[in-house]
Amino acid sequence: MTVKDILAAIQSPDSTSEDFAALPLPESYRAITVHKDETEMFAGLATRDKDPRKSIHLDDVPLPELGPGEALVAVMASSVNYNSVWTSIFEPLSTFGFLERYGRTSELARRHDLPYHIIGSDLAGVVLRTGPGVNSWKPGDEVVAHCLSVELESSDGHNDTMLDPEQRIWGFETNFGGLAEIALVKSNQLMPKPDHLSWEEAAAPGLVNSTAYRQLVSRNGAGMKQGDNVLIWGASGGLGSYATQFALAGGANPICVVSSDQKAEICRRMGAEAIIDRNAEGYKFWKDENTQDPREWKRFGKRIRELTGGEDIDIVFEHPGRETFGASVFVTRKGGTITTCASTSGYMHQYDNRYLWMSLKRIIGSHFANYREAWEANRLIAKGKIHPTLSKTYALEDTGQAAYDVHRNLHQGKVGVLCLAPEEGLGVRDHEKRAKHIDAINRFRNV
Ligand SMILES: C/C=C/C(=O)SCCNC(=O)CCNC(=O)[C@H](O)C(C)(C)COP(=O)(O)OP(=O)(O)OC[C@H]1O[C@@H](n2cnc3c(N)ncnc32)[C@H](O)[C@@H]1OP(=O)(O)O
Ligand SMILES: NC(=O)C1=CN([C@@H]2O[C@H](COP(=O)(O)OP(=O)(O)OC[C@H]3O[C@@H](n4cnc5c(N)ncnc54)[C@H](OP(=O)(O)O)[C@@H]3O)[C@@H](O)[C@H]2O)C=CC1
Repeated sequence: MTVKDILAAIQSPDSTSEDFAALPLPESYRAITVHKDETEMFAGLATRDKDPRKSIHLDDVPLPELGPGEALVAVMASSVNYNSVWTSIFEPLSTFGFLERYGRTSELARRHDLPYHIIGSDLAGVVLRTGPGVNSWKPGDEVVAHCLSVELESSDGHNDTMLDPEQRIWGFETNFGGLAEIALVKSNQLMPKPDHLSWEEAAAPGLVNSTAYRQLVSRNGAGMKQGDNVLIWGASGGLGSYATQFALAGGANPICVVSSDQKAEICRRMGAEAIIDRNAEGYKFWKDENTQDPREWKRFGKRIRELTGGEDIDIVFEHPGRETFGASVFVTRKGGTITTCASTSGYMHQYDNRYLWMSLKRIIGSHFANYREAWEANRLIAKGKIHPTLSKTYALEDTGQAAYDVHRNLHQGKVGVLCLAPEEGLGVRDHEKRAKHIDAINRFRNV
């Protein structure tokens, strides 16, 4: 039995759940990995010069044992997230430390502590097997998976599953991720695949869409409301392309920051009007490595006021981190919110705290999304209210190049990876719904 037989079953319109359940599973499958004995390979290099193409491998790996409450999924497509870039350059930490720590927690978790890490935190595919105790999903179900892995044995996470002390991001802090032909997930990561999307389109939003939903929309994040001025850094990027859609769909006013004409045009196509090209306008928030330039914060704030008719920002959607955080705090209005989920340009932030406390602003830390938020975010995709922002897909063997493009900011929106899917465009079940949204679905393609 090989993965080819699995693909044949997925592509046959006559396959039943029983057929999938009866399919013998292969002993091994192809997966994108990083290797534990290579974690020092970039020592001494600047972050920018660490090349994912050198550290990312395509290996044949043994199929992991299936545990209670888990599912093995045939992955038709996945996507590249920035967490896979971090894994591949071993920053800020090697992810093997996460796997070792997880491995120490239980007999079953020990499976994850291996000399290779199968990465990837998104998938669209078909359930192959479910473990004991799984009743809601069965072989043959077409699914996407969100990337929240929790144990829920502590009451700390019972209100908000992101607060579980054993909270992990699947495919980053666990093994057996989505950039592979088969993935292992906890069954409560599974959600119905939006039926009007192809495999690669369905795999694209998951991680970033859920993150943007919690960070911007949810009461656990900024709790955006109609009319809010929302400053969105990287508005055509992975997170930003969903934050921009949430702002527009929720009646807010996105002020989109991008770094090229082409990206500004994409934001316009999404329906945004207030756009700042940070490159063309040449903002330099740092005079040197240690000193910021408040005059540049003011110039940036003035530009925002020009675009809003004199208003300041209610919510900043932050993720670039060190480079922009001082400016983000400054341009926020009295009582406004800076919500942050990352620090791409550096995690030691510096800002003038007088502007925070004197103007009663709040900084909110946000990370991925709880079970319910991930479900709600996927529901909006399934209803065609929010659309995938897939620009390009790569073959599984070219994942290193795809991660390199994301690392060097050469991509637009989201970058997809075909795993078992032999070509793009497969897996669409509801053609009528798709036709209604086709322009929005294709907005980011080939730009
Ligand atoms: C969905 C997608 C998401 C993304 O893309 S996010 C971007 C990618 N992710 C990242 O860049 C994050 C990577 N992760 C990290 O950098 C690290 O993961 C953290 C900095 C988040 C945490 O570091 P750690 O080493 O895991 O934890 P510690 O807190 O630095 O050290 C643990 C030790 O510190 C003790 N400790 C914790 N809190 C306290 C306290 N309040 N007072 C005293 N001690 C404390 C603990 O007990 C433990 O101790 P003991 O080492 O002895 O076991
Ligand atoms: N905590 C969480 O749950 C999550 C965290 N993340 C983290 O968020 C970050 C962004 O992820 P994602 O959106 O997918 O990545 P992308 O690279 O797709 O998009 C980020 C965008 O941010 C802009 N940007 C990058 N660097 C800077 C800078 N120095 N100053 C201003 N703008 C900058 C760029 O847009 P432009 O050049 O057009 O300005 C870029 O396109 C990553 O660090 C990732 O690890 C992501 C998802 C979830």
